[in-house]
Amino acid sequence: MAPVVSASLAPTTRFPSPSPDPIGRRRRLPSPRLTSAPTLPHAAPDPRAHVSMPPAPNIGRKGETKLAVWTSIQQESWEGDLVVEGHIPPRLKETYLRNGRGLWNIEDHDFVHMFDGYATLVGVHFDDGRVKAGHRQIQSEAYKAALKNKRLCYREFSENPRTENLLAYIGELAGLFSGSSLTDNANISVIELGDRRVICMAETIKGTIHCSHPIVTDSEYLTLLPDLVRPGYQVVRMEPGSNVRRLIGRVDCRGGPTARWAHWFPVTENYVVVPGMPLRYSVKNILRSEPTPLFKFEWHPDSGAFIHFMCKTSGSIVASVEVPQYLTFHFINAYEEQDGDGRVVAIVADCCEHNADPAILEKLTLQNLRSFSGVDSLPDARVERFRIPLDGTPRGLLEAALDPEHHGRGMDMRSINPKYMGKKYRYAYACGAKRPCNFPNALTKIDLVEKTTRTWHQEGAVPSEPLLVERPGAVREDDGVVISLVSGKDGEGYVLLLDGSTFEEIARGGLPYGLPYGLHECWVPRT
Ligand SMILES: CC(=O)/C=C/C=C(C)/C=C/C1=C(C)CCCC1(C)C
Ligand SMILES: CC(/C=C/C=O)=C\C=C\C=O
Ligand SMILES: [Fe+2]
Repeated sequence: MAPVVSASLAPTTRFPSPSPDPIGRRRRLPSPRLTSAPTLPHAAPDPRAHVSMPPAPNIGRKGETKLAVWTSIQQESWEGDLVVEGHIPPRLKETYLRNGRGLWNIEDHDFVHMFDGYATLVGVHFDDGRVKAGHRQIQSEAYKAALKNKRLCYREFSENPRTENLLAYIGELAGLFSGSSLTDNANISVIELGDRRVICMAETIKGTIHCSHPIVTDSEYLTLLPDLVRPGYQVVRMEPGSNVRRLIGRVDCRGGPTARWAHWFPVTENYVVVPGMPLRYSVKNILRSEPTPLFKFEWHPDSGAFIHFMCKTSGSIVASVEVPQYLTFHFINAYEEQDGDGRVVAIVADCCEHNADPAILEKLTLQNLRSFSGVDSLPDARVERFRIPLDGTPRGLLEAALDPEHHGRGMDMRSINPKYMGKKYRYAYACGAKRPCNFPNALTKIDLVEKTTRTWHQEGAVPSEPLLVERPGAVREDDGVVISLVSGKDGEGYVLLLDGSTFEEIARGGLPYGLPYGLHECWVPRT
């Protein structure tokens, strides 16, 4: 049996038990008591809308009314029925959840980066053509402490708590090494585990660092644990119903001082794909209190770029290949290619790639995102495909999977039909760009076989990561409904439903006000 993750990581071997989970065991959104659909102007919280919730302080900045997408949320929670235009498929049932940041300030103190900010969970419940929705702030210790003390109390993505004197600074540093000062603000992903627990996650967990995008199936949970001291990654597995992560194997991050950043990794049927980008954690930057251009990271192109493939069962590395420089937050999918005898001869892995330019991190500061004046400033991005033959080749290719002009040279926040994870697939859904823009502002359906796209765009609106929910009984990969939450240009917001095949709009459900940009989502079907 695989050993429990090494002793030095003992505290991380326990996965958070249901009680401290931000959401806890699977539960339905409480039934909204609102029966009338609110038709509120944006940013004018409806007092009727506070239902069955703990006291809901107004938390964001008052008067920030335009561009809901980069504006802190103004009330802690809301839920109610949505006014629907169009036709919601009656067989679309159950709940869409989306996590992300909703609060980008503490009183007058503004956060710096879109990766900062306290988590807001949004739920949209579909039932027989009707739509209910709600949002609430996740009650992390970091969020509660910030509200109580009116200042940042835990280490977040770009900022550390301010310290008054040397002693306090030393105490804070000790908190970094023990993990107690790392945030528990679970503001990135929301995932349903094989045992039906639903959890929200960030890059920190229980005082340690992990990959916030685990691969979850009914039979396992796989993730990466960076080792900043002995630069590398532990690949670990957790069984459904368990909180213990067991080591599968280890990948070394060669050629540099620390582990390389991996925000996402894909899997094939037999292999875990471990990325090795030149973007590395920087201990120096983690220790600094002021943000640096690349925040807690450094770009080390001289240390090369790699991609590694680890056998899921034995933990052995079957290939470790040098590739052209790349920078990706999100892989799209990966799969194996076989020869006529069924032998795996190559692995294909696709990602949203930012032209190997870490400048994208700086472009995602809130100040930059809030100051769009019509001048195009979004750095180019593309869908890049690694195709690595498993024949001992030391170098691999990385090529654009389709012409980036088809998606406006903007590309991130992707999803696929989950049934195709790790398998040969044809379609991806993502956020693309309609230029000029400073952030991906369109929804794009990508056909990787025809190398074409279909686009949804509405002037001034910013849609969040699209999610395909398959039609019950679907045979085709793209047969279903694509859901996205859109923040409109005048502060309004709505749940958007597109046909997964034609990419035509089929319905939208108006929210009482636009929500800030969210990140990742999941579909929690009836069991
Ligand atoms: C991509 C995204 O949404 C968020 C990324 C967040 C990261 C990489 C956060 C990292 C960290 C903290 C939140 C606390 C301090 C440690 C560190 C791992 C840098
Ligand atoms: C939204 C984004 C990049 C957009 C640029 O084109 C990156 C988000 C990463 C968080 O998970
Ligand atoms: Fe992400």
